[in-house]
Amino acid sequence: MKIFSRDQIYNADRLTIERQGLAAGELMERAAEASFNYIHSRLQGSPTPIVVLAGTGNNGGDGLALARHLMEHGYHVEVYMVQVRKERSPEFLQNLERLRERKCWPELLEEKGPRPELGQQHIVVDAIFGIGLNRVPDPWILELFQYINAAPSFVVSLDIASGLFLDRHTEPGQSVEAEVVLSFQFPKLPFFLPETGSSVHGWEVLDIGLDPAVLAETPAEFHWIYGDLLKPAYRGRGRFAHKGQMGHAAVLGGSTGKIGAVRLAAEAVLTAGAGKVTARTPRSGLVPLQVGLPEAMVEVDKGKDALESFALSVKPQVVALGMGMGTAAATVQAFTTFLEEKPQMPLVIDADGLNILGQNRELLDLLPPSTVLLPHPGELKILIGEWTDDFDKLEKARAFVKQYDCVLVIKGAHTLTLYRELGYFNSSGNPGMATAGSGDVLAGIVAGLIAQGYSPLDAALVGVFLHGLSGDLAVRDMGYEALRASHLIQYLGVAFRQWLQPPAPAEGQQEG
Ligand SMILES: NC(=O)C1=CN([C@@H]2O[C@H](COP(=O)(O)OP(=O)(O)OC[C@H]3O[C@@H](n4cnc5c(N)ncnc54)[C@H](O)[C@@H]3O)[C@@H](O)[C@H]2O)[C@@H](O)CC1
Ligand SMILES: [K+]
Repeated sequence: MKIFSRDQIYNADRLTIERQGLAAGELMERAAEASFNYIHSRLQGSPTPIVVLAGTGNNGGDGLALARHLMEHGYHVEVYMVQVRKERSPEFLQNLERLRERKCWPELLEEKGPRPELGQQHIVVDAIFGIGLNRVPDPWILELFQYINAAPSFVVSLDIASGLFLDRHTEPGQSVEAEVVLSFQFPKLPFFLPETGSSVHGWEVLDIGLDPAVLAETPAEFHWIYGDLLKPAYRGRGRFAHKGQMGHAAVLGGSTGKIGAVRLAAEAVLTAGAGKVTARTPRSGLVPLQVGLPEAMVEVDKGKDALESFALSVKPQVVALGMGMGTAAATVQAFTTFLEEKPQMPLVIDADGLNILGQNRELLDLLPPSTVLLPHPGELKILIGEWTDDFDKLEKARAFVKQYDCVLVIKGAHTLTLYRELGYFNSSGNPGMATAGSGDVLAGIVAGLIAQGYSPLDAALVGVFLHGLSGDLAVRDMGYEALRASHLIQYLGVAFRQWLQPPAPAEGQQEG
C-alpha cells in the first residue's frame, strides 16, 4: 500500500474531484461517512457521549460532518470549535452551516475559557489538525493536546493525530495521542517511525474512493508491505526439485562463545527452503554445529576462536556473514581479502560484519551491488552516523543506500527496507521478537531465499515479512516474554503456509 506525501495527497484529491466530477465537499462527506461507519459499527448505538474537537480547516470540517452523522443516528454529541486560527476553510463553513441547520451550535474553544469535561465515559474525536499542519501550534493548543492526553477518554483522531507533521519531526508531547487514527485512503509516514509512531496506538485506513487510476499512476517513495503484496515474489518448488536446485548458502561467522549465532542463521537458511547450507566458523564451532545442526555442512577455519580466512571450498549462491563473528584483527583482514577478491555472489551482512564495515569505511566501496545489510539501530549509527530525529535518519539512510547501491534493512518495529529510491515498511512482527538471536535468524532467512533465486530486494522484503509473521504466530503460544529466536525458526513453516493462503476479505486494520 502506498504512503503518499502531502503534495501527492492534495493532488490525488484534486484529480479525483475533477475526474469524478464531484461537488465541493463531496470527498469530505465520504471521509465523514467512512469515519461514522467505523465508529457506529463498534458502538452500535450505545449511549457513549462523544466529544468532537474540530479545528477550522478541512480536518475540522471532517469532524463537523462526522458530528452531523452521529447526531442523526441518535448519538449524544458535543461539538467544540477549536479556534486554531481565524480563517475557516469553505468546506468547514459548509459543514458548520449544516450543523446549525440541525440546531447544533458548536461551542468555541479559545485560548482562555473553560475546557470540555473529558471523562472515562467519553470518546474524543480529534479533528483539530490534519495533514495541513505546517508549523508548531500555539502554546495554548499544545496545552490543549496535553489536556486531551491526560484525560482518561478514548481518543479517535481523524486522518492523523493532531500536531503530528506529515513530513518532518514532531517534538515529543506536541501532538495528540490517539488510541486509533482513522486515516483517509493512505497510512501516513509518521505512523511508522518510532518517535512519532508512539503517539499512534493503532490506525485504520478508510477508503474514501480516491480515483484508482490516480492512485496507480502516482509513484510513492514509501510503501506499507503486507503478505498479499508479496505473493507474486513467491518462487515455489517444482515437483521434480532436488536439493541441488534449491540453492546453497554459506554462513560465515561465529567466535568462541558466539557459535550459536551461526547455528541459528544456518538453521534458518534451511528452514527458509534452501537446499544446502555450509557454515564456516573458527575451530571451536565444529562440535556444536555438527551436533546441533546435523543438516549443515561445517568448514572450520585454522583460527581457534575467530575466523582468520573466508576462503570457502564450496561455491554457494549467497554468503551471509557477520553473526557472532567478532572484530578481531585477523577477522577484519580476512573480510578485507574476501571483498578485495570480488565475491561473485550476493552477500547478506549482519552484526559484526556491519561493525567492521562501519569502522573500515573503504570496505563499503568494495561491496557487490545489492548487498543486503541488516543493521539494528546501533549498527545503523555506525554506518550512517548520528541522526537528530527519525526524519533525519531516513534522509541519511537513503543517501547511504544511494551511495553504496545496497539493500538496507533497518530492523525494529515496522522494519524498513530501503533500496534505490524506495522504502518499504513491514507490517508483521511484535515486541516479543526483541530478543537475542532474532537478527541471526532474519539473516539466515534472507540468505536462504536468495539461495533459492529470490532477488536480494525480494528476499529482504519476503524474509522480513515471514520473520515477523513467524514471531506473530509464535507469540500466540509463547507470549511475548518467553519468545526466543529459536521459536522464530520453529514457526517459519506455519508462517509460509499462512502467507500463501488465499487472501482474506480486505480489511485495513492494523495495530500501530
Ligand atoms: N482535500 C480534500 O479534498 C480532503 C481533505 N480532507 C481532510 O482535510 C485535511 C487537510 O485539511 P487542510 O489542508 O485544510 O488542513 P488542516 O485541517 O490540517 O489544517 C488547517 C489549516 O491550518 C493552517 N495551519 C497549519 N498549521 C497551523 C498551526 N500550527 N496553527 C494554526 N493554523 C495552522 C494551515 O493553513 C492549514 O491549511 C486532511 O487531513 C483531511 O482530514 C478530507 O476531508 C478528505 C478530502
Ligand atoms: K486530526
